[in-house]
Amino acid sequence: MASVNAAPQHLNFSSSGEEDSSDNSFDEWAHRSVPVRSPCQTPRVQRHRTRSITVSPSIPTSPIPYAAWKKLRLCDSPSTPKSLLSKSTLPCSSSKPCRSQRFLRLSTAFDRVPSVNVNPFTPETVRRNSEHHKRKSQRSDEDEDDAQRSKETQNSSEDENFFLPSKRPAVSARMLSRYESEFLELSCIGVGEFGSVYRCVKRLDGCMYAIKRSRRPIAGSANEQLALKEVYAHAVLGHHPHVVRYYSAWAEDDHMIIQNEYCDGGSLHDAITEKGEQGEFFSVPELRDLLLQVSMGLKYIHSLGLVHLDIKPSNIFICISSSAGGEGDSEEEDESPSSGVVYKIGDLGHVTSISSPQVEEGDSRFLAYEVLREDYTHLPKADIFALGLTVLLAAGAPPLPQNGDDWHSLRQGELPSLPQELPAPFKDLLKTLLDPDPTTRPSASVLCRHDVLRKERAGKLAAQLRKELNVEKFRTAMLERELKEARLAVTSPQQSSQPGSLPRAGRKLVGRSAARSMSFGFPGY
Ligand SMILES: Nc1ncnc2c1ncn2[C@@H]1O[C@H](COP(=O)(O)OP(=O)(O)OP(=O)(O)O)[C@@H](O)[C@H]1O
Ligand SMILES: [Mg+2]
Repeated sequence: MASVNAAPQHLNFSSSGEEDSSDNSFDEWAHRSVPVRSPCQTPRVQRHRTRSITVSPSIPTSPIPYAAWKKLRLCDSPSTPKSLLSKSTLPCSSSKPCRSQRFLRLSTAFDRVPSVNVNPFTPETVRRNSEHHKRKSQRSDEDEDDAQRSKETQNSSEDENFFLPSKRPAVSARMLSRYESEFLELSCIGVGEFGSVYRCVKRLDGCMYAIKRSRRPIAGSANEQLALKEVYAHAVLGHHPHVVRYYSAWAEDDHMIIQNEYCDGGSLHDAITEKGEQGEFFSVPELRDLLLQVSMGLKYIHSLGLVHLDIKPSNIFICISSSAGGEGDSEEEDESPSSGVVYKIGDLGHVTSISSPQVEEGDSRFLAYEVLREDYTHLPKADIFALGLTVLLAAGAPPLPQNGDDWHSLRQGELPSLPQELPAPFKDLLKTLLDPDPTTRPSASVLCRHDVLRKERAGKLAAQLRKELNVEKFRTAMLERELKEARLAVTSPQQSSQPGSLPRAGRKLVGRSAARSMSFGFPGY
C-alpha cells in the first residue's frame, strides 16, 4: 500500500481570507432565531459551553493547551476569538464610533437574550452601569449590606470591573464560534470519512453554502494533513466551472471548517442511487455530458500540476440552478451543458502534486493498479481510470468490488456488464479509460476534445452550417432572378416604363437588392 510521506505541516491560519462580516453577525445574534438543528448535527454548542475562558489581554486561556491554541492561531480574523476578546477588553478611544459601540444595539436585546455578551466599555453600557450603581447606592441608605457593597464599588471605581454588568456573562464559548455567528445551519447534507457537510445560509449575504466540518479533532493527527491538503488545494484551484468553488476555511474548536459553494443537486452518487431505485440509469447523452464535464474539471486540475486521486460519484457534485455554469475560461467551457446540469469535482482532501506526490490513497474501489503498486509516474491517469469507473457506475454497472478477483479483472481492461447497450465508439472510449497501461489512457485534455464527446457540438455545428448554406442558396437565387430581369430589360426597353415592369434604364440593376439580401429572416430557412 502507498505510504503517506507528508512533511510536517501545522495549522497556521493567520487570516481566513474573507472580509470582515462580524458586525452584522453581532446584530443578528441579538435577534437570532433558533437554528434548525438536523439529526446528524454534532453537539457543538454543548461542547462550546463546557469551555470556561478567562480573558487575558495577551494570551487567551482555554482547555485547549496553550501550545495547541497558538498552533491553531484561530484568532487573527476579524470575526475570530482574538479580535472578539480584544474588543471586549479594549475601550474605545476614537471619537469615530467603533465596532463595540455598534454592539450597543445588543444592549436592548440583552434583557431578552441573556446569552449575548455586552461590551462593558461602550458609553451606553457605562451609562447603564452608573445608573444601576446610583440606584443601588440610594437603596443603600436603607440597607446596610447594600451600603457596604456600594462603598466597595465606589472605592474600586478605577477598576474596569466597575463597568461590567452586575451579572457578567463569561466570554461565551458561543461567541467563539465563527460558524454559529456567521452561518445559520439548515440541514446536514452529507457525511463522509473526513467530515460532515451542512447546508448553511450566511447571515451576512443571505446565500447558501456547503460547510464541511471535520468529524474528528485535527490538531496533530493525520486528519490535520488531510484537512490542510484540502484547504491548500481549494485555495490554489480557485475558480473553475467544474470544480467546487471555495470561499473560506478556518479552524474552530480544533476542527477544520471549510466553506464551499453549495451544489443544489447533491452528489452524483445520490443521483445514481435515485435512478437505480427506479430501475433507471444515465442515458448515453447524459453519460457523454458527465464524462466531458468532469474531464474539463480534471484538465484544469492537472494543468495546475495537481491530481485529485479520489474521483468517484460521491465526490462529484451537481448544480441544477441555471446560474450554476459560471464563467468559462477556455474554448470548451463556452458552451452550456447539454443536460442542463453542471457537474463539479469536490472533496479535494486527497489532492497532491504531480511532480512531488504525497499520495494518500483514495477509495480502493476506484484505485488504479499502478497507484496500488506505488508507481506514481502517471498520476493524472489514475484520475482518468477512476473517472472511467465513475461513468460506468452512472451507466448502470453493479457496485464496484473493493478487492478480490473482480477488482483485478476490472484492472485488466474488462468492462463490467451493463444494463444498457452503449454505442461502440463510446464503449471503446470507456475501455481506453480503464486501460491497464496508464500511458494508453487518454489525458483529460484529449477527452475534452474527443469526437465521441464532442458529437453533440459537431451536430450543432452541422445544423448551423446547413442553415447558412440555405440562406446563401436563397440569395444566389434572388440575384440570378434579378440578373435575368435586367437582361430582359436591356433587350426590351419599352416594357420598363410600364407599371410593375422591370427598372428603368440608368437605375441600378444588379445588386440593388443587396440590403434586402443581407436580411435572412425567411421563414423555413
Ligand atoms: N459543496 C457541496 N454541495 C452539495 N453537497 C455536498 C457538498 N460538499 C459535500 N456534499 C455532500 O456531502 C458528502 C460528503 O462530502 P465530502 O465528500 O466532501 O466529505 P468527505 O468526508 O471528504 O468524504 P469522503 O468519505 O469521500 O472522504 C458528499 O458526498 C455530498 O453528498
Ligand atoms: Mg467525499
